Amino acid sequence: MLGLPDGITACLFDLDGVLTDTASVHAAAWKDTFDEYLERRSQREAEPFRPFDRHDDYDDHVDGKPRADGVRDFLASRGITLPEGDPADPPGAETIHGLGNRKNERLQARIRRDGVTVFDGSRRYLEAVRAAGLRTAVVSSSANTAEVLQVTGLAPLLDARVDGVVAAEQHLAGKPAPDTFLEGARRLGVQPPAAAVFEDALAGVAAGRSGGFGAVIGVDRVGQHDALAEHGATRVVGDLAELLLS
Ligand SMILES: O=P(O)(O)OC[C@H]1O[C@@H](O)[C@H](O)[C@@H](O)[C@@H]1O
Repeated sequence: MLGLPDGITACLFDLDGVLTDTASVHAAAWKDTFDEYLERRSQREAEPFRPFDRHDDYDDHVDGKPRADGVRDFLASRGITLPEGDPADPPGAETIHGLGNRKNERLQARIRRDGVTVFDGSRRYLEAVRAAGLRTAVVSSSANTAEVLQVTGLAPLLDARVDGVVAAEQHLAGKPAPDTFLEGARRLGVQPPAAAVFEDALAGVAAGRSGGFGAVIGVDRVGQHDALAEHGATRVVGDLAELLLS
């Protein structure tokens, strides 16, 4: 009934793009931030301006990773290295954290302006999983997870939360390292083979594979079925509701 292998007793859900329709909101905030920076830089260096691609650049370098890693990895793909700076850098400062803070300002403005949509199939799946007695956790790189869970009312459906704030406090390596998912399983009191990971990001399914989890469900909402399977998904669905049919 839940579309999972026998022996799974816990589910570890990514947030953005899996439970909530916020992957596109992150991608839009990243695009605004990177394009503003790349345009300024191209004028200064007299180089052509090549905008951030909210599909390819986002999926390959940013999606699913902690904020600063996304800035660093995307800029590296363009041959750009910036100083790390400090988490308290002003938004827009020409540092990794400065650009990350600018993106966060934009993301929060969008969330507060437009609200957050929960995928109906995800809410139904979460409810079914809990009714079947499985434990649930959210495992997200986002430091905005608590706010999103609160505004959507999803918090009571999750037994544990490992997010960008927890990862920073506990010095956990970000996805594609498996450490945040392993911490999620630990908090639910299960071993990785008894837990299923649900992810829409390439970095996220890779984390699920390297952590030795019992299932890695790739959620494909943007046409990257094959890439999710290549990076570690054991099954790919378009929506979690599909799992309720099998
Ligand atoms: O900037 P935040 O809210 O801490 O989020 C970090 C990352 O969190 C992930 O969940 C998103 O897929 C990424 O797009 C995002 O960059």
